[in-house]
Amino acid sequence: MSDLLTTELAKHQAYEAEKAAHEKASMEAVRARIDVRDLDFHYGQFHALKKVSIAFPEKKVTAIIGPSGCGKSTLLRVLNRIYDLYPGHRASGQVMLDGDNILDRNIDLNRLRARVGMVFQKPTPFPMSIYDNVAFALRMNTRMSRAEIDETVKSSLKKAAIWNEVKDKLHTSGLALSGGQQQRLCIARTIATRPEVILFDEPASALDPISTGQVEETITELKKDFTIVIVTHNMQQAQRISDRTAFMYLGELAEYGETKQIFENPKQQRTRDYVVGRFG
Ligand SMILES: Nc1ncnc2c1ncn2[C@@H]1O[C@H](COP(=O)(O)OP(=O)(O)OP(=O)(O)O)[C@@H](O)[C@H]1O
Repeated sequence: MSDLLTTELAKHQAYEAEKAAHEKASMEAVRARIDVRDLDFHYGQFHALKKVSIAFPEKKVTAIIGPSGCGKSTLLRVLNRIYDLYPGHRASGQVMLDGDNILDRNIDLNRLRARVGMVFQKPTPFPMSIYDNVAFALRMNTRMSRAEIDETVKSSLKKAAIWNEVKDKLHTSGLALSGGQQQRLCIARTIATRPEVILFDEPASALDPISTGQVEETITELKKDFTIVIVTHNMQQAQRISDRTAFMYLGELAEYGETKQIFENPKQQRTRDYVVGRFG
């Protein structure tokens, strides 16, 4: 090999090492709000998540992407133990939320689900008024006065970017809203109880492009106050709204990094193939 080539190769290796160190440092610099360690998940005999370890940073948006059936929703559903509602579904490993392992048997599930809220794929407003949709959980879980509930309903609807559209019809049915408005109402309902983390499972996949844009803007606003994890099939959406992206494949975490790096310079060929749409 010529001297010139050797020098160029050494320079390139030094550059790559420095870049990797920088990426690692920036990943570690942000505090993890949820730290998943060696998570395994089974549906009966089926091993759906295999030794997944991933830290979700505080007040950032993390997108989970990957082909159908790779375990994205399963991972999300572990984070607030929704799977507990079904017999035969079991998780092992650790999921640390502020020092508590939420997989512990004696964890208070109501409290956990207040700390880790979830917004589903299809909007699921309760069959009651817009106001009551948001006030319901406050009446159930807090001792707020009427005035405090009024104020929290208003601030939650504002944060979910739907206040201007509903402020004059708070006592009409939530079911009479459009799909996009219903989804933002569900976001308002979720944030009213001040969770630390909000999980979004394909929150815009049932919505038209305008409503999708509004929900994306809302999510971007919400990361000022909340840690957000979103499952999405939409690669453009992941790039628009997330800070970090996790690529899952066959129940494993295949690659995780800054969103820009995952989309522009993935380390693995499989990630590259997926993000450019060679398979799905
Ligand atoms: N209730 C269940 N019982 C048995 N197996 C299940 C159950 N739910 C999911 N699975 C299996 O677990 C694996 C992961 O499913 P999961 O829904 O997490 O995938 P996903 O990546 O979210 O898929 P999609 O993108 O299609 O929503 C799949 O093989 C799926 O068939």
